Amino acid sequence: MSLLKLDSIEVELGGHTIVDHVSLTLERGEIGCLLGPSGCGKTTLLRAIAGFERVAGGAVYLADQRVSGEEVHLEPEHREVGMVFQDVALFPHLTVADNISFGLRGASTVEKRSRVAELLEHIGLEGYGPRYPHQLSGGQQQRVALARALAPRPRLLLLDEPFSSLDAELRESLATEVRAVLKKENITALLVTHDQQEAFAMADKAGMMYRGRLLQWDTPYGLYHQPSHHLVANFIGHGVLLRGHINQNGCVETPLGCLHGEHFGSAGVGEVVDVLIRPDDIVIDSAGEQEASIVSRGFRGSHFLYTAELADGAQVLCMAPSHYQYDVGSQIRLKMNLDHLVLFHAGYCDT
Ligand SMILES: Nc1ncnc2c1ncn2[C@@H]1O[C@H](COP(=O)(O)OP(=O)(O)OP(=O)(O)O)[C@@H](O)[C@H]1O
Repeated sequence: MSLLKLDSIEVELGGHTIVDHVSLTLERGEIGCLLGPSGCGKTTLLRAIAGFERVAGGAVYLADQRVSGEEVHLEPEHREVGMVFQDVALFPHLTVADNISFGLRGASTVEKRSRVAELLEHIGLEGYGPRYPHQLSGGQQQRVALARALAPRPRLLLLDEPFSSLDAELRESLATEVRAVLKKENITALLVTHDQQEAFAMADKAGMMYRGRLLQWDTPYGLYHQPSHHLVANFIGHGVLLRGHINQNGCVETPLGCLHGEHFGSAGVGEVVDVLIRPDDIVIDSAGEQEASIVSRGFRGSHFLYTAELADGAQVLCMAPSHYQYDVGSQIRLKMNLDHLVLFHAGYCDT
């Protein structure tokens, strides 16, 4: 049984369709992430799941209960859905323990104490119960906000860019920690983020939204390696789309040579296609068949990300460990290291 199921939901605001026939499911205990450019409808989708927006079509199910849909709208306070937002709003005049137990109205003092102690342990802040929010770092405050949302054991937790006010390094470690906490609590969660690394670190399932539509809902691996839409291919990770055509042998002729491999996508023999080439699909190798010249390089710590120009002027991205340095203008040779081919019909213009 899915814990969360969206069945072709639509949300309209100010006369515009903001969420456009979105369907997805999350099984109990799964963590989902929504990526997508600013303004594509991610927050509106979360608000519709929480019950703050009504759906104009489709239905939202929580553990098989229809909570939004035609003639049905369960109010947010009855959905048992927790939310954590970007701006931590801990109560400044309450201790950490009181902040966490705030949502446990109706529980006995003993129950509250035990739940607070359990959550403080899960978030790695044992002993911090008597402190006040201003005595905590940003990352610690965000973990307390998470514990507060988890305290009443919501059926579903929605997180809207919860780490975006933190610096990049802290964000990634916190994402991993939060995933561990959610797994310990067996909580189903849906996270909105701008940060792909964060999504990859946290998600069991991930999706990309664009202009209100969910273009793909998949594992993070699938989203990266088998994007089903060229916009997903462009948005997730680095890469270029190279023009080519499929010859009689099923091989794709491109400026990088004839590329073999299992095809993903619906293109057939004779068709003009765009092939997704990721930087990790290409190796700089003096024994490689393709000549190219370096046109730019970006230092990424452990590696350089190079842009290389092929003989016909097409450009590709490739990576090399940072102890191998090539200057701009260097002539290099490239070898393909492709496991499969992701193909799109060429000349798309419709999204
Ligand atoms: N109450 C409203 N009335 C009319 N339009 C709205 C309303 N709320 C949001 N919108 C519009 O809906 C679109 C989607 O907004 P939303 O906040 O869901 O996007 P988002 O993907 O979360 O963006 P971001 O990543 O920038 O937070 C935007 O174009 C926004 O201007």
